[in-house]
Amino acid sequence: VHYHKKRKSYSAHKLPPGPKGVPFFGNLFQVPVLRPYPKFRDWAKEYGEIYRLKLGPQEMIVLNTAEAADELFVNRSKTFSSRSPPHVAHDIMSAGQRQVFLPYDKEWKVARRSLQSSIGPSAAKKLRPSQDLESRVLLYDILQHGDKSLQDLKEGPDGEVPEEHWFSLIRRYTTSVVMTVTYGKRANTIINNKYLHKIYAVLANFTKVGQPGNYLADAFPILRKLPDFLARWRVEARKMHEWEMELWGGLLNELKSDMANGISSDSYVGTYLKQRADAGQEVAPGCGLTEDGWLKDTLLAYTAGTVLEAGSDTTASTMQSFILFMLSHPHVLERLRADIDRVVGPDRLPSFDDEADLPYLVACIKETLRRRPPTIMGIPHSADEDEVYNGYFIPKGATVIGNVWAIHMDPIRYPNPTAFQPERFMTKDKPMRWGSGPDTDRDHYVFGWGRRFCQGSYIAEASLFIVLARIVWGIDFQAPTDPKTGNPIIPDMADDEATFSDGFVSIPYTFKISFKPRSEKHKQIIERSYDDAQAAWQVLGLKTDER
Ligand code: HEM
Repeated sequence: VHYHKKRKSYSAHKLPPGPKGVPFFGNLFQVPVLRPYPKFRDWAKEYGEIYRLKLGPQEMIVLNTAEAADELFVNRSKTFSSRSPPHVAHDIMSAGQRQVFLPYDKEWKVARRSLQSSIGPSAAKKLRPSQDLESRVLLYDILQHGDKSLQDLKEGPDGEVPEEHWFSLIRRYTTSVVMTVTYGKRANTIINNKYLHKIYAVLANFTKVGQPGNYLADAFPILRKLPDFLARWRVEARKMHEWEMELWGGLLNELKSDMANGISSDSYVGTYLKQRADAGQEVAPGCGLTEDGWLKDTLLAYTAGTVLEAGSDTTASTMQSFILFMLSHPHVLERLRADIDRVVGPDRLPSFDDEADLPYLVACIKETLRRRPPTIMGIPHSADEDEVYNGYFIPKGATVIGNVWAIHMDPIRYPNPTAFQPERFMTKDKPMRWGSGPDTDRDHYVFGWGRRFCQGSYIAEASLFIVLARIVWGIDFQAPTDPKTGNPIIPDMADDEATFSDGFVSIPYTFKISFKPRSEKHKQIIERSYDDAQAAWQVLGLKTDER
């Protein structure tokens, strides 16, 4: 009775406005599958803070202002913290276990809670020594690399980055950090690394398979009833699940056999397996939770896998974008370098303790995240109940998107939004803050909202800070010059389409650059700190680097 009453009172409200679709399919074919964010922003300009799309029978509500997204995802987070994941990519290919796509239910709560002591704010502080050592390795790798990336190193057919490309050096850093957190192991090699490149391949495949509008079975649940011989997508997705489990399950099994051989692992999965065994659940194969509420193996492997895939390319691509902005805005780089030189000097590497004295660097990182958010339309939430916002009806079950790109390009919030202007984040007479959430009053929205707020944001920011401070401090990077004009060849930052990839996660295409030490002294410090790092890895019982 209560339910009907509620619906009735809501029926007085109309659905948000939106582009007119065709019968049955709705707006399904109006959504550009490969590059949705420009169109979603155009619609935001046309319809304002909230609009509605219909993808087959699926309702999609798009929020285009920080106020609307804060109100629903933060203030009403009890209702708006679920997901309506893509059927083929999540239910079949991920066996319904990818943490980031779990609905707002018990499995998700247990998985999220289990991660908190490994990646939450206080865990992030404990990870800093590892980020310090890994960033020394990265600096050394970049120097060794020099100008090798001036050769023609082409991306693979699905955008794969060649192992020899400098992007792979950055990827090794970010992945090694999250491998250390999840499995207590480093990515200590780049070429022929068993796990490193596969993590990126799995993520790229997931974003491709999960693209809205890619599979009709995502939009039309009725098709999910088709038998396998009429549903090739299901057969394919099951194969991809096997392929993913070679990675996620392979990592888990390797750790289990280490532990069986008496090697303890001070890591998220190692600690979890030990606690689970102590509680009497040593063997718990399969999906979901045990009766007494422990993650079973597949859910555990996918939860660790979420950290590996959520923490790798997001952070790596932000570093790559940052370098692009520095190349294309030499006056910003000059000011930043002057700052770092003044605070740090030539005799030591920048450290985490320098953060309070480097507000312009923090501003440059924030401006990079604002101008080119890697998860450019966030990760869609969904509504667990009927709701009304500003007179508009939002039906239960609707997918609700926080349109990060439209918010970041809002000219009232960010005057001249397409310009790269770190100054917009400089605060006079007040200490610099990261201002990235999870609460309201924030400077940008890359890490999402509310109860689904990115759990790894503290680790991400620490990595961005230490790596970028050190690169700018020690390394000169230059774009190649055009032999005819003598001008540097830099990807066109005004042309987002030519410079950043398709896909739900939109990151820079590879670009050419050469690196050299800023001075002999910088070079020596980098080389010495690399040697020190190798010694430290040995003391910590971790693998040293092999190149
Ligand atoms: C610049 C780097 C990063 C960006 C832009 C980013 C972005 C995001 C976004 C947009 C979400 C979804 C938020 C929402 O639903 O509202 C998310 C979730 C998540 N992120 Fe990140 N992330 C980054 C780095 C990391 C790192 C380094 C880790 C791990 C150490 C991580 C772990 C996670 C996890 C576990 C979730 C799932 C939360 C859940 O569904 O409950 N992320 N991230």
